[in-house]
Amino acid sequence: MRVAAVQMVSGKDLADNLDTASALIADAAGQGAKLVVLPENFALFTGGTAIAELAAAEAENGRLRATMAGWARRHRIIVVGGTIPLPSEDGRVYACSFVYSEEGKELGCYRKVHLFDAQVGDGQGRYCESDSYAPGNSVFTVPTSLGRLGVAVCYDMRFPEMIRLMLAEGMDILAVPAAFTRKTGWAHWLPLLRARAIENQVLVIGANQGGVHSPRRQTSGGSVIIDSWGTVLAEMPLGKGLVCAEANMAEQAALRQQMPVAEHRRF
Ligand SMILES: O=C(O)CNC(=O)[C@H](CS)NC(=O)CCC(=O)C(=O)O
Repeated sequence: MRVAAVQMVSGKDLADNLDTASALIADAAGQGAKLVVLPENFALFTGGTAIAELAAAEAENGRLRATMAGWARRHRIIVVGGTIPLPSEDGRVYACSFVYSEEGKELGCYRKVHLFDAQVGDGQGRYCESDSYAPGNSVFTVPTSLGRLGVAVCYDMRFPEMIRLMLAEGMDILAVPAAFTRKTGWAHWLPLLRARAIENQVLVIGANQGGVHSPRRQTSGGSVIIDSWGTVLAEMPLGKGLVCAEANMAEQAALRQQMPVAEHRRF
């Protein structure tokens, strides 16, 4: 089965970002992909109040969700909708990752759990995602026509205990929408994702932002598809584009039989 990750350099222009996502999803479907993952904040990448405004509008009119459902239905492809903001109860927003079936049905939503409040020494002071985002509180996996799909977002990748909980739910495929910083991403993105693929014996699809979003904000790109053996099946550098690869789920099932790490866990 073919799967794909969309990489973007999203900016402040919503219509522009949606056009890019739409074209790249059409490409993915044209290349035979049955599942496509969008990056974190694909629709709007900006600091400040615009995110809260988008969240309020989305709660009101559901336009982004309808758009994503339409992409899925039109192209008969499972869509992992990166993240979009929706209002939380405390005035902040949740980073929500909606999943759509190939019929355009909303299968569920993951809310980013680990928020990026960190200093990475890239000259930008401190990232403080929790100023504007509220954390989700549970892991998310959902059955799809291709297997059980789990979603974790960006900074979540540094918390392998969370991915283990998803494995315990029977996860076969891990989708990772992200917006890794240039500095941390170049050092950590690929090894983190390969480790999660190897230790959990899952197909990992990492869709990252990759470029210069503003004078102060650069992301690391390197969107990637990694099989359950840890082999990098497809990878791209910076810029907007698509990675697409053929994943062999029978091989994954055989590997899990031959080396049943999930059963060998003692902690
Ligand atoms: O704020 C936005 O517009 C979009 N969201 C992000 O960029 C998020 C929160 S600041 N980025 C990360 O989680 C990076 C994690 C990371 O880079 C690491 O773990 O090293």
